[in-house]
Amino acid sequence: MANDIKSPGSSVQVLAPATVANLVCGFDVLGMALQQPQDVMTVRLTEKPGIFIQKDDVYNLPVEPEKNVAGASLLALMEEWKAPVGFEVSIDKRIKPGSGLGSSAASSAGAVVAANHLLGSPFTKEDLVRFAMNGEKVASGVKHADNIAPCIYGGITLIRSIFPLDIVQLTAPPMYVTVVHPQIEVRTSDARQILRKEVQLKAAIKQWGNIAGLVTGFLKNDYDLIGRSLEDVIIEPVRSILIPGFDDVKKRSKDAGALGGGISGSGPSIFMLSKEEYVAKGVEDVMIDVYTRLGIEFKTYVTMINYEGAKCIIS
Ligand SMILES: Nc1ncnc2c1ncn2[C@@H]1O[C@H](COP(=O)(O)OP(=O)(O)O)[C@@H](O)[C@H]1O
Ligand SMILES: N[C@@H](CCOP(=O)(O)O)C(=O)O
Repeated sequence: MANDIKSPGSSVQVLAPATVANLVCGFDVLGMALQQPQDVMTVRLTEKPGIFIQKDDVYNLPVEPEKNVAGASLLALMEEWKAPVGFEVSIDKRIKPGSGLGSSAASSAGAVVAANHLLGSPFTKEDLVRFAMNGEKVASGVKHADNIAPCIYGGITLIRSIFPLDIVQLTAPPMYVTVVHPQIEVRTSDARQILRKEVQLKAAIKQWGNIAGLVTGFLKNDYDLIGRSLEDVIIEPVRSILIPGFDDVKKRSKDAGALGGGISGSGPSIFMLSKEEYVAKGVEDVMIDVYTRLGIEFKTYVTMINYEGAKCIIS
């Protein structure tokens, strides 16, 4: 519902969650928001029109509005707002760029959610997804919404189409998500370039069976069907080569009782879904063991689905 625009100098903090795109078989169409990790962004309305991105000392992200995904998303929003307006943006980046956990989407989505709040909520969630997709274009060269939509809506989303935008929110049974983020960077743009442009019909048939099975499993709370459908015969065989330890993590996590899982987004993070918390923690032990043996630095999270999406903290 639309409210009054806030006065210059007003600011708002936003928590923008990490997201797992693709959910194994649903390349560019499925995504899920996580409770952890989250970026913390502060956006302030300025007297002076324009976009002013504060420099971050950790990742050295670009401060030019058109090169920072937050700025690119705000530019799209400002084009539709039409009246002159200014935003100052600072990002406490807790989701490492190039993680496969929707770092770019969190900044894109967080920026427009905050701006919309400061402008009195004139835009719908679907509008915000549309604006934030411009940030993804900057990060990966392509507008995709499978991180942005769950980041803004929360939960699990299906992007039935991006032109025109058609977002379907899915329900799912309670599930624990275990994530390992090996501390190597895989840029989404690079991980997209290595993909083959053509798909064999045989592989496509298997893949759409799995996508339909996964969505049905979510909607029917059918854990076995979810587990059977977490299979990717098109993207994973190509991308998993970039992730040391991938096959080991996947096989041993399933042996430990996980329903299944795979590459988170374009990697290098790997996620596994479990029905029970103790299994999710056992899966974390597997991940710790694999990466400790490999001598690769890593971070792990045992978390759950975030049903709120990017949220303004009103003080
Ligand atoms: N605010 C931002 N947050 C994260 N990445 C950004 C931001 N602005 C620009 N980028 C660029 O986007 C790329 C990271 O996006 P991407 O490769 O999609 O990572 P992720 O998989 O973590 O989303 C990097 O090249 C980074 O410099
Ligand atoms: N569908 C995209 C998702 C990229 O997610 P990210 O978290 O790696 O940015 C892809 O697989 O390329």
